[in-house]
Amino acid sequence: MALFVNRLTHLDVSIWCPERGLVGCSWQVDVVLDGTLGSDGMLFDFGEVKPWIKRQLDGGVDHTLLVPIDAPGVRVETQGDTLSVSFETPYPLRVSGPRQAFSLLPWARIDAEALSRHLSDELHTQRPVNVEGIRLALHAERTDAAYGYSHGLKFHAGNCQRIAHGHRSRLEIWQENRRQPGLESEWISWLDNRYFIDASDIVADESDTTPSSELTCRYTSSQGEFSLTLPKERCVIMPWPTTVENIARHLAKRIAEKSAKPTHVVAFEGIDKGATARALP
Ligand SMILES: Nc1nc2c(c(=O)[nH]1)N=C([C@H](O)[C@H](O)COP(=O)(O)OP(=O)(O)OP(=O)(O)O)CN2
Repeated sequence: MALFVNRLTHLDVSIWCPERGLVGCSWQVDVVLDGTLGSDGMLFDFGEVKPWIKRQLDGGVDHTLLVPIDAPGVRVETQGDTLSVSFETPYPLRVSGPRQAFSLLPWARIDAEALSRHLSDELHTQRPVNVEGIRLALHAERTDAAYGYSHGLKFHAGNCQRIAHGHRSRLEIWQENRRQPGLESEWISWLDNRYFIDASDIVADESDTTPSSELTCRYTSSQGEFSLTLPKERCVIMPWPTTVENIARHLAKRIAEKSAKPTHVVAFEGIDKGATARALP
């Protein structure tokens, strides 16, 4: 007997990819449970399956940076509750923050299938009595009109304050009451796998060793101190916190200015939610 729940929740993470660098990902989570029926005729009450799995994922990998510790050029250092991770390929990036902002995985690369198996195994060890097997499947949204980005929101009370979590997000650009597929693919390919940064979080390196081609952003929020250094050319600098509302208005303004046309932007944050904004040239 098997029980399934599709679209149980979403995972929003950043991963380090040896070819693409920091990549924002959003996955829809589907679950299948194998087991035997209890005397109530149920394998596991849907009302309990959903919060149980969501709680495990929210308290684990969700909103973390997934680090493939066996990838070339990856170094991890621990100091108390703080983790510092540096990457070399395809560009240098250094990030530090509280331990729970990272998921260290014993692989040379992160992929959705291996992660699904890993999460299924973790859940398996804590399964309820009549559940014999748990299979998680992670799916990216089926669309080409999406880009990955990473960011951190220092004012967020929850896990979105983590400096390197990300999303894979659709983007619609409307002008003269029509979608603009050409503009959409141009902006999507420019935005893909960039780091969105709030200008007020940028700091000068005290040691003065940061080459001018790099940026450091640093802040303290309720979970602790966060810091990230990466090449300037990988960043999108905004004059506000990088919420999806601000991303929508920032993009609407830039696209309207560049194309000299009134512009309406529909910006998603991960799957199924987002913000819209309009701007005049
Ligand atoms: N109005 C806004 N609220 C939030 C924003 C935002 O930009 N505008 N952003 C965030 C975070 O960036 C966060 O990454 C969003 O995560 P989300 O998955 O939506 O948060 P939850 O884990 O609470 O939701 P799930 O149902 O588990 O996916 C937060 N808020």
